[in-house]
Formats: sequence, C-alpha cells, structure tokens
Amino acid sequence: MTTAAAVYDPQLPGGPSAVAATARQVTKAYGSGETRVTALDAVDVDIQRGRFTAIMGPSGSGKSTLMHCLAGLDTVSSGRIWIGDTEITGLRDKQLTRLRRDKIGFIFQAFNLLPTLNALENITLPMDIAGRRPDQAWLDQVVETVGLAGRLKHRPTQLSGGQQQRVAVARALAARPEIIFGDEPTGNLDSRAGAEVLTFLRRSVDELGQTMVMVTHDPVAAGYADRVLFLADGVIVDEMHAPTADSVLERMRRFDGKRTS
Ligand SMILES: Nc1ncnc2c1ncn2[C@@H]1O[C@H](COP(=O)(O)OP(=O)(O)OP(=O)(O)O)[C@@H](O)[C@H]1O
Repeated sequence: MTTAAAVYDPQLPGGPSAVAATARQVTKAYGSGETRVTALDAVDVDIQRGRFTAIMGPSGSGKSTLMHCLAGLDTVSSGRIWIGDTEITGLRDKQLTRLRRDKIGFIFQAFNLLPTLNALENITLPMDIAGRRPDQAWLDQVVETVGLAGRLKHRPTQLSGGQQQRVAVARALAARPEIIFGDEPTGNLDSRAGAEVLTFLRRSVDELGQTMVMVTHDPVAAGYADRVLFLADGVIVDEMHAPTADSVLERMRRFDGKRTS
C-alpha cells in the first residue's frame, strides 16, 4: 500500500508559496446610509498552506463574511484577496467560477449530497461535471483517510450524518484543491460524529497536506486547528496558535464579558 507520505508532495497542490490565501485591507459593507453595516473592517490575514485555521468570534462578528470573501463567494467593498498567487478581487464572474471550481473546496453545515447518487458518485461529481478524470491513487488515499472504504456504494440515506459529512469532506478533497473552506462543518452533528469528522479534517491536513479553513462556534472544534483567528466587529482582534478547547473557551468568555459589561 502507498503511504500518505510517499504520495504527498509539499509542492502540491498550489505551488511553492507558503501562503494559500491572503487578504489585504479587506472591507465589506452591506447596505448604505443609515442601514450600512461594516461586516469586515480593513482585515489583513494570511492563511498558511498545509495548516488548519479556525475562524471564531461572537455572532455577527463577520466570520461568514470573511470566509465568503476569501473563497470568492462574495465581493469585497475594498481591499484585495489572493488565492495562492492569483488575485481574485477583480476577476470576472467566469474566471472566478473557474477558479472556485479548480482551486477551492467547500464543506457546508448541510452535507449537500445528491440522494440519488452513491457515496463514490457524490465524491467524484464535481470532477465529472468539470470533465476531469479523478487521480485514482489520490482518490483511494482520500477515501482511506476519511474512513469510507466499504461504504462507497451506499446512498446518503443509508449513511449516518457523520458518514454523510465524511463523504462531503472526501468530495472537497478529491479534486485536490488549493484550499478547503468549511462553514460550521460539524454544526449538524452530535459530538461523537462531530469528533470523527474533525479527526478526518485534521488527518487531511497532517497526512494529505491539505489547507483547511473552518468557521465554527464550537471551542472543541477549534481545538483541532493549528491556529484560531478571533474576529470582533469585523476586525481580527486576536489569534491563538496550538489552541485547546479550554484555551479557546476561555478566550471566547472574554468576548462575552466585554459584551455584558
Ligand atoms: N447580506 C447581508 N446584508 C446585510 N447585512 C449582512 C448581510 N450578511 C451579513 N450581514 C451583516 O454583517 C455582519 C457580519 O455578519 P456575518 O454573517 O459575517 O457574521 P458571523 O460572525 O458569521 O455571524 P454568525 O456567527 O451569527 O453566523 C452582521 O452584522 C450581519 O448582520
């Protein structure tokens, strides 16, 4: 059997740069006049390649907005964003759609699997649509990493919630994107299934060299990351390296304290 280390090439995916995504002075405002809301306020951030980054902060602090802007799902009001070496701010819709398809993977809270397709067909669907042939060795490794071998012929309804989310993780990994964004990927799972999925996300970073960015409210989930960015009122106010659930919880409590004082 091929080991992960043998297949994983640190130059891939995405070239030699140590940074998978960059934001410079990114501001995002919704509405205008009296109803104007500044969701992001001159945010600078570098997302390191091959690392697991969590984004946390109180409700309304701008987590989803930051993720959507970094992923090219939303436009910025000002500032610049790069995925790898490609600046995405200013790309035309068609170019942006292609870049998202080729370089970015997504995992959402709802698993978004097609019920009529089995697990394997769901995993390869984005590549089938793009007319790309999956790299079989990589696909085998992904299926192995997320623990789905033996369940590939199952339809989503024949799988538990945790298994369905693992299919969604495998689907995001299959095309070997430069970066994967997860929006509360364990938000719909009980703690045991959530822990399983987080373990597989962690393994995909450690063993497959994937770059992962996850928005979460859950300090336990953030404890699986290498680095946590804390947002408040559209600004990155703090960050933590090698977080634990306890240290993240403690930091989040200070936001609560600030809000109620
Ligand atoms: N489409 C929109 N139109 C107007 N305001 C918006 C829109 N999307 C977000 N906002 C506002 O921008 C701010 C940041 O929202 P965002 O969803 O990014 O926060 P969040 O930290 O992800 O929140 P939550 O944890 O509750 O999901 C909030 O004040 C929100 O009301």
